Amino acid sequence: MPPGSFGWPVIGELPPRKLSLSEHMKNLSRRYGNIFTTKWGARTFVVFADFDLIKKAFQHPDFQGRPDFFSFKLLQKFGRRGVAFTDGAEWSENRRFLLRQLKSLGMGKTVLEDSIQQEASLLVGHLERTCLDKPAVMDCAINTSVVNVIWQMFASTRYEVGDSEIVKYFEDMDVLIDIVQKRMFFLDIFPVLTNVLPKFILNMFVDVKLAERYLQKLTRMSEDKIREHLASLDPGNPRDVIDHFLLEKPDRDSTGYLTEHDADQLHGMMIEMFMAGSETTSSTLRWMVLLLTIYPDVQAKAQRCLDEVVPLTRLPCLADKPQLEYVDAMLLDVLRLSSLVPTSLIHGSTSDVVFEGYNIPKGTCLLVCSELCQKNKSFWEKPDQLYPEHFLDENGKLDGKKENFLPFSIGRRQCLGESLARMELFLFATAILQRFKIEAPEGARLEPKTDPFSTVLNLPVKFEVVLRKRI
Ligand code: HEM
Repeated sequence: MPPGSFGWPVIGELPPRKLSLSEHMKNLSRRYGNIFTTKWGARTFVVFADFDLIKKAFQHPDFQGRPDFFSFKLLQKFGRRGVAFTDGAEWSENRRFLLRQLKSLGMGKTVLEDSIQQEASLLVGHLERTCLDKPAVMDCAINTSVVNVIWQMFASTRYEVGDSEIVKYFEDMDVLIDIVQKRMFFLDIFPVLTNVLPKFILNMFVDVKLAERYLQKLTRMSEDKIREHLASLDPGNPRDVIDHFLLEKPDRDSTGYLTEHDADQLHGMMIEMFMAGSETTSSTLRWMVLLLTIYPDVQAKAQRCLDEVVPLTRLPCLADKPQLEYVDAMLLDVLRLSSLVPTSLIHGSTSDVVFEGYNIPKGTCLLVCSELCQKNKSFWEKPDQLYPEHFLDENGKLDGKKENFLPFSIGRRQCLGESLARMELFLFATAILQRFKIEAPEGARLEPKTDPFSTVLNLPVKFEVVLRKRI
């Protein structure tokens, strides 16, 4: 296997306590090189810390599995459902279905633009009414607008900002993400604990029950939506992803509901879309708000660029994009600097593989250092700052296809919602920037901080800003 640190027999090493995962990986990579092994608990990880190696590894057909982590199994309700946490036949069938549906509903095309623009217009209207000239947290408004886009494609449903049902889902989701990415990681790397520890002890330390309760709640929500759709389905006029699924899977159980297998797949996809489709894009937008407050010069330049191209009488649209290269470059640099998914989602090897001269056994966890690449000092001019020029050539032209840039991962499991996320980021970000100047509250010093103990997502810590009306 690749060289590395194996720690103690049986227990391996413990995850770092004082360093973020990326910083820990950086230290190991200095010692062992760009491909190395590390052992946490009972799990062996092979880590790729170089862009070309990552590209090669994530294109390898036998590196497309997911490890049988407790958290992954929990998110699949201990079955095999959805896309993000499955592999094999379910993964490829569900991934193909979802991609086909999202594309036919306009992902990456202008058809979807109207719906996103409508949400962007409602968002800026709401911010104007509630957040002007005083310190305010924008999280709920941004989250709701982003969820509405994916939820309309999936279930023809949207929520008003502040709707008590959606607010409760967001609160539950925050807790769920916190449990999964911090405490539950111990069960992922010490799977034996789930068999030997009594359930009440597991619940004391890891809140497994709470996580299960939230997942059940999300499953009930998706079941309600599916039942409503079954009752109003018009085969000649499918409205959304749920309708298309119901038409493609005509088998029903004795109560008229989907068969258990089909229901599991659709519930899995809906819960993933609700989580992966909203938390990622809205957190990136929150990063943008935070970073532009910290870098007012970049904010002012992006606004000047917008004002030159887009009349103040209308919101920016995708057709403006080619002329808004600085704004586009700013958004790419936000994706780079925030490195929302710092080590991508962990892959697993599905057979014994010889890779770069090393033996990598079946069942090895494969981890890539996306954040290290995106902050590589020898590649980026100002790796720890917001600097849109990273993505502009000497003539000010956008160069978005950079090496060492992989916010949506790479290869066969590359983010399924990338084109949707890019459309949403552009339309929401430009709407906010056109309407508001974003400032730090008086006396507050905002910093680009994330919780160092997170293992999956670099979420920005909660912050307040003051919005001033520009037009
Ligand atoms: C800024 C926004 C987003 C970022 C940074 C992001 C990033 C990622 C990353 C790093 C992965 C892991 C890929 C891998 O395992 O190698 C991923 C997977 C995935 N993303 Fe996204 N994502 C974003 C938005 C979205 C949206 C809007 C959707 C929904 C439409 C979505 C759906 C998914 C799904 C279903 C997967 C699993 C793909 C698979 O396992 O085959 N993501 N995303």
